[in-house]
Amino acid sequence: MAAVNPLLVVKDLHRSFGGLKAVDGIDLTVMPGEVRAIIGPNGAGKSTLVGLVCGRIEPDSGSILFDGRDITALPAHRRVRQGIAYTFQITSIFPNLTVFDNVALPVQRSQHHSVGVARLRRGVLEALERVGLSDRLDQPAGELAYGHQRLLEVAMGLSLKPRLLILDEPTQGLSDGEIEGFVALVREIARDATVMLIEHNMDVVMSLADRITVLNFGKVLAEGTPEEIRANAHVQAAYLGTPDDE
Ligand SMILES: Nc1ncnc2c1ncn2[C@@H]1O[C@H](COP(=O)(O)OP(=O)(O)OP(=O)(O)O)[C@@H](O)[C@H]1O
Repeated sequence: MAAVNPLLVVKDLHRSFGGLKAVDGIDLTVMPGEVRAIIGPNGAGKSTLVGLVCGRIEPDSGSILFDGRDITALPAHRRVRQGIAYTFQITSIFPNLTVFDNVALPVQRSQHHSVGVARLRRGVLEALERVGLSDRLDQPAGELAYGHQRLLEVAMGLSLKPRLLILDEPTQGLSDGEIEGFVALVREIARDATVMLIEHNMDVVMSLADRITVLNFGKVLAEGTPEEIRANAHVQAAYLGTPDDE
């Protein structure tokens, strides 16, 4: 059997803000098809790490390989073309544009050449169908309920047909019912994409992740399966707390 190559390799990555080492020598390998959760206390460096991976933040040193190719110096829009899509922690929709146009925009932006109208429409509809918003095409995005706005963001990412979809705190502000639907959606997405998930909701992490990377003070504190992470005493001390803690 042929060996499977990693989709993403991060090597000894560093990034400081002033004197603060937000990412302090992180190594990370993500295999294709994996759902990788990135967890850790507030300020641990999770958002900085994914910002470095998608190219919104420049590293001080270290390297990032995507599908075997060194992308460390590649600007963010070129990484999108390579297949890295990122949905923001903070809502990034355009409230005055329709649901359809919100998804059409990133597709158009990501292309070298203009996309044919029929193909564009097909791609947008497909992404909106996957998240369950295809009955709201003409509605201004700002009129959607909050949970639907978050789904719209996922559709914006999906429309780019990413090989790596990075979701930064996607369930923040969602109701329990919406979270359940979201978990099912990520499972469906993970059938043909690799997912990196920054998430504070431990139930979501434990039920979705194949592997979990725990960050603390800009370093990898632990990495393993949900079972391994749950059982890890260092992780419990730094982050998880006792099972009944709220
Ligand atoms: N642009 C910036 N300028 C200055 N400091 C920053 C900047 N971005 C991040 N930091 C600092 O770097 C550290 C890591 O931040 P980061 O947002 O990566 O953590 P996080 O693990 O994502 O936290 P949270 O769970 O709160 O989102 C924090 O101390 C943060 O204040």
